[in-house]
Amino acid sequence: MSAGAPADFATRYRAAVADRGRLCVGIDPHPGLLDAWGLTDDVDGLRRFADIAVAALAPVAALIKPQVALFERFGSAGFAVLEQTIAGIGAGGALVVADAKRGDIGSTMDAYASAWLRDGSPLCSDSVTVSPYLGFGSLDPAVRAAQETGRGVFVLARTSNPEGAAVQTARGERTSVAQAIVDAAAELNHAGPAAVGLVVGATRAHGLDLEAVGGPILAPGVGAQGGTPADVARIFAGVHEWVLPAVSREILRRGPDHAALSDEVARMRDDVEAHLRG
Ligand SMILES: O=C(O)c1cc(=O)[nH]c(=O)n1[C@@H]1O[C@H](COP(=O)(O)O)[C@@H](O)[C@H]1O
Repeated sequence: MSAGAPADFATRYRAAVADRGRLCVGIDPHPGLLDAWGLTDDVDGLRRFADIAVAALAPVAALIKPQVALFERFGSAGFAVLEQTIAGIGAGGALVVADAKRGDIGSTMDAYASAWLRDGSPLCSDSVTVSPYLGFGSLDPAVRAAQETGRGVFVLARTSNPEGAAVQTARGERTSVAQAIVDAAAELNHAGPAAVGLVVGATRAHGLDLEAVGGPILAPGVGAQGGTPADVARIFAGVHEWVLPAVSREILRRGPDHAALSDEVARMRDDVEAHLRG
């Protein structure tokens, strides 16, 4: 690394989970959760939800993943809350995964990269989820921005939802679509700063060879979608070093009590760590 260059995202990720344990907690302000927390389904309720979640979660979780869609539904006012949420997570010491699932032709991808990964943008986050289904190469501007800034992209490979299988398990001449995405990510991480993570759901066996990836593997689907820490340990055997279970509703439903939320993060993290070490 040249003097003054930022640490790459994989290095920052490893430091974060060494400090706080392997767990990514989602901030997903669903209408039903706002209601359960006694909040109104409007921008005022969203702001309160986000403030409580950030105060309770950011000091304890290694990574926090705000779900952009659930802020976006309130338009510009929702984005203003998201900007504050991103800043608050960073101030609490957690890394931000903006769950925006962006993907477009390269020239437009450049604008998404500026929005989510470049200094000076109010939405700038430590990492962002991206979709490779316009072609892995279409993600180049985001990969470049991440490499240059010490930030990261999480590329959807094998998602947790059942509908993903039709496209993701389709086979080309040599390998499946999802495995080709994994291989492209691994190649980038070994050729330059390790800025590329993957998304592989924790809801079923993935059938992928993940050993060469060299970057974090976000594993959503634990809790509300049925995945357990024991499933994570089994499904991601051989890559425990990189797997990052992600949980949203299962933790958020403990709110709005601050202590109940942070205690649940600690409980789930310890459960995950026990299974991954065992
Ligand atoms: O990229 C993601 O985070 C993601 C990918 C995936 O394959 N499945 C998946 O559930 N997610 C997201 O992870 C979160 C899961 O929420 P819970 O099911 O409440 O834990 C949601 O914000 C989803 O959008």
